[in-house]
Amino acid sequence: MAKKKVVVALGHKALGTTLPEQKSAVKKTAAIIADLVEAGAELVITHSNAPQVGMIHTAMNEFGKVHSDYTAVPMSVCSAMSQGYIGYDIQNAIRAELLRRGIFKPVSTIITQVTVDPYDDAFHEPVKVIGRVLTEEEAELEEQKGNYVTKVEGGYRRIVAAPKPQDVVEIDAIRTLSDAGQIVIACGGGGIPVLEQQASLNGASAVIEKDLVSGKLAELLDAEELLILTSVEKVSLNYQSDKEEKIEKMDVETAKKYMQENQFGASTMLPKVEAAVSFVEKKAGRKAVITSIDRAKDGFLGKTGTVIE
Ligand SMILES: Nc1ncnc2c1ncn2[C@@H]1O[C@H](COP(=O)(O)OP(=O)(O)O)[C@@H](O)[C@H]1O
Ligand SMILES: NC(=O)OP(=O)(O)O
Repeated sequence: MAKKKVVVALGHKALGTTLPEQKSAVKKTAAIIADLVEAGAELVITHSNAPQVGMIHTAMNEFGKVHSDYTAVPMSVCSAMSQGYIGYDIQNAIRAELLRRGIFKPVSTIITQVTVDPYDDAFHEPVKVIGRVLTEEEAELEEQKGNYVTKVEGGYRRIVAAPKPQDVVEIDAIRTLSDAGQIVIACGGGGIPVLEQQASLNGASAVIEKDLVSGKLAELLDAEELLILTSVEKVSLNYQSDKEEKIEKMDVETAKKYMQENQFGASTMLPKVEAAVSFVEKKAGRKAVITSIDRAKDGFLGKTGTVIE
């Protein structure tokens, strides 16, 4: 069977939010990942973290108020924590599922840092929603602490800066493991955003879009495919209107035109299409597919999803 290097981006549906939800969601996800492995995909996996990183940040910093010997925990450290515990659950679930199917393939998580530009305009305009939905009173308390919030359906959510990913610091380790035929989970939650200052990498107070880093990672690994697994089977035009139309396929020019027409949700579908375009336009023959996690194997086999080529 021909092997194909694929970067798979897992969205919220693949993970759930709370720990019990995550335990059960990743079991299902692991079966989907194992199907892809059996279908010939050499996988590097990225994943979401927005609800989790918000939860960790709140928990760590509220705890600090109760116990004076606990110090404040910055967002970059919370990103690292989210990579650790989400990766831990995903890697163990995949390992168990592969063993059940008689497949012996190492799976590991790499704590990954991603450089960002200190002058990125995103630092002046936080847009990335994190954490859970807050009541008005909770939102006011967050603002009093110096945090930013935005109105969302059902209440408010915290927002932080989402600078563009520039480079993946641990790329050589990821490539080495992947080239050796191992499954790698990397750049979780968009990667830990870091500023390169002389010899040091200093954590930035931000959360990177995981879809954008997935495109960057696929590019750096020279993958053949970027498979973005979300909650809809296909990307739509005129989404949720009576003129809604599912897109089967788009070339780069068409995708760019739709982006200009604001066809895609700014912090939901747009980064997925942007990542797909940026990955495929850099080299002929590359393919990106956006589909639902439930249809992952069919998406990989070209039977469904929105294809960007
Ligand atoms: N044009 C569009 N076509 C399809 N879905 C869209 C579109 N615009 C916005 N969306 C929304 O994008 C969501 C997927 O984004 P998001 O929930 O952020 O993904 P994930 O967590 O899976 O990465 C879909 O569930 C859908 O509600
Ligand atoms: N970091 C990130 O993009 O997470 P979500 O996919 O959960 O928004």
